[in-house]
Amino acid sequence: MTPLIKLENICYQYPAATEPAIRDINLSLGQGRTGIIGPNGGGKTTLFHLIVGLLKPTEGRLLFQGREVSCKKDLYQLRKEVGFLFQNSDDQLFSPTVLEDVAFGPLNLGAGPEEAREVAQNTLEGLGLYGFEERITHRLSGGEKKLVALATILAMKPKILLLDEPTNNLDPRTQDRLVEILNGLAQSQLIISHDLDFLDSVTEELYTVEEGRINLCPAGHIHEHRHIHQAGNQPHRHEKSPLPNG
Ligand SMILES: Nc1ncnc2c1ncn2[C@@H]1O[C@H](COP(=O)(O)OP(=O)(O)OP(=O)(O)O)[C@@H](O)[C@H]1O
Repeated sequence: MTPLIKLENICYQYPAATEPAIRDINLSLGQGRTGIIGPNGGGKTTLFHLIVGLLKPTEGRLLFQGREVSCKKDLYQLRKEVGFLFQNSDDQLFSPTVLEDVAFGPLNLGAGPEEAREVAQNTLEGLGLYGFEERITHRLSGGEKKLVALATILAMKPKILLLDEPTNNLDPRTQDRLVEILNGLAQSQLIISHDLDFLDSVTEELYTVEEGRINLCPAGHIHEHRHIHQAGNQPHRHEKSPLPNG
């Protein structure tokens, strides 16, 4: 089956940099839920920006539904299907009220005002955000902003979600809610997080992105990461069903 998105030998070097940030990445996306971990500066966010076409690869090809993304029209088609949750919700929310923010995407995709309002309301309700419609976006708490930001992308009904550190600044209760929400979504998801417990509770496979390279994380390595990040916790779920070596 043709993957929704495919990265073929993708490399990227920032214009002023002396070293590439991404080195020869091959990856197929569009099924299941995948976690990405890696050290600061390893290239995770750069990889996301390449997947949504915010950055153009220096080498390699980005394919959407089997076709190379090469012009603005291709990019538009790709972005329609990819919901990108930014690390900082303030980069995502810009309308005065929650309803306007969540309705913005559907309106932009061609829905009429009534339809956009209905989609926005249903999406907010689906996330348990009852009575949020007229709340002032910039006055929401960090956790509320994160869920509303998620609503803005879900309202556009993307096929795949890219979530960059979605648990940043969430209290344990809101994080549990997010886990429940993500596990209940039909969309494929690619999630960057430093929190292995969180990734363990929502993803089926794990990759590391380090020095610009991506590798599937075999069970033993997951155990190592767990020791480094969270000494003393229970064994990782993936250890029960070892993954092939990446
Ligand atoms: N706009 C930029 N110009 C030049 N170099 C950049 C730019 N943005 C990122 N970099 C560099 O590219 C490399 C990868 O950065 P990136 O932000 O993708 O890492 P990351 O894995 O997301 O890190 P973190 O976990 O800290 O968010 C780093 O060395 C970083 O300094």
